[in-house]
Amino acid sequence: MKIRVPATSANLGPGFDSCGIALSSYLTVEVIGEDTKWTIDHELGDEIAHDEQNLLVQTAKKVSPTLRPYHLKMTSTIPIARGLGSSSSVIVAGIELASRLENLNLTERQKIEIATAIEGHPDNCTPAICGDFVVGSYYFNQKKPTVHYVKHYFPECRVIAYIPNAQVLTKESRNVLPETLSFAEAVKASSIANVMIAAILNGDLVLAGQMMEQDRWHEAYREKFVPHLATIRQIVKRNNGYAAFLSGAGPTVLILTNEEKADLITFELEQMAGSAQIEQLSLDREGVQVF
Ligand SMILES: Nc1ncnc2c1ncn2[C@@H]1O[C@H](COP(=O)(O)OP(=O)(O)O)[C@@H](O)[C@H]1O
Ligand SMILES: N[C@@H](CCOP(=O)(O)O)C(=O)O
Repeated sequence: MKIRVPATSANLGPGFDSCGIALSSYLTVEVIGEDTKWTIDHELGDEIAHDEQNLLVQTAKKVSPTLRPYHLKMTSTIPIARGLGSSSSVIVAGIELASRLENLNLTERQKIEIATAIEGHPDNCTPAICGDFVVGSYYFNQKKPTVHYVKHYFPECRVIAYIPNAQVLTKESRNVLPETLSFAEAVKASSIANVMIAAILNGDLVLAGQMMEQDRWHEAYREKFVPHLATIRQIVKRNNGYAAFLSGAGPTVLILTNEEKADLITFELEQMAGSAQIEQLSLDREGVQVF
């Protein structure tokens, strides 16, 4: 059995902790067989555990504490701690692994509720599970954790990821956010997000892109992690791309454009100073898959 989970880009600018898209870069977990202890073969670096300390196993055991140990193989093209949902991909894979190995037959909703409770926000794990574009909310209703989510088709476009060669942990990037926002500022920020979502549903990426660049929830506070954002926005504007915004908690910047502009924008991004990988991706429409 092989489990494949897509990368995700959360927020899309103003959809903070709520909107996300799934992308064509993947984490894959292959089950080799039962074993006397958990072993995970991978080449993802020293910081990623090869034993039951790995987030994958920790998650699977949260779902099913009596799960017996397995020998697994993990591969991933999702860069770690760059704002492309690497932690979410592992959590979603862990939930799927437990569900399959223990024949739990978890529903999509159950998987989403577990993943959201672990992550604390649904914007990465919902598209990782459902694919495409998902808008979600997570709050406590009379102390009961409540998740609502809607999947919708995201208009066809080219996605370019500018991925700096430096990690920013989501936790670190959330620590710089303010604890409160004025009522007037929150009204403005949510109206921008609402128009962005409505424009996406209408297939209007020009308007959606304008809104994506008007976030008032988080990007300004995270500026120090993304000194490259302003230059990238100039490149995108000059070439009539749709938008550039912080992917998740950063430091990756995601660029949306139509097909004709993708190569030119990529070329100009490659000329920028600084050390980064630039990848052309597409939307993943399916979410987690089991082969
Ligand atoms: N393949 C993996 N296996 C185990 N843990 C992982 C893997 N990928 C990421 N993680 C965990 O997730 C952390 C990064 O998560 P986070 O800071 O939320 O960044 P991201 O934006 O990539 O999700 C890593 O430090 C590591 O603890
Ligand atoms: N809404 C979250 C999204 C974090 O995404 P990640 O890919 O950086 O883990 C936030 O902006 O903190």
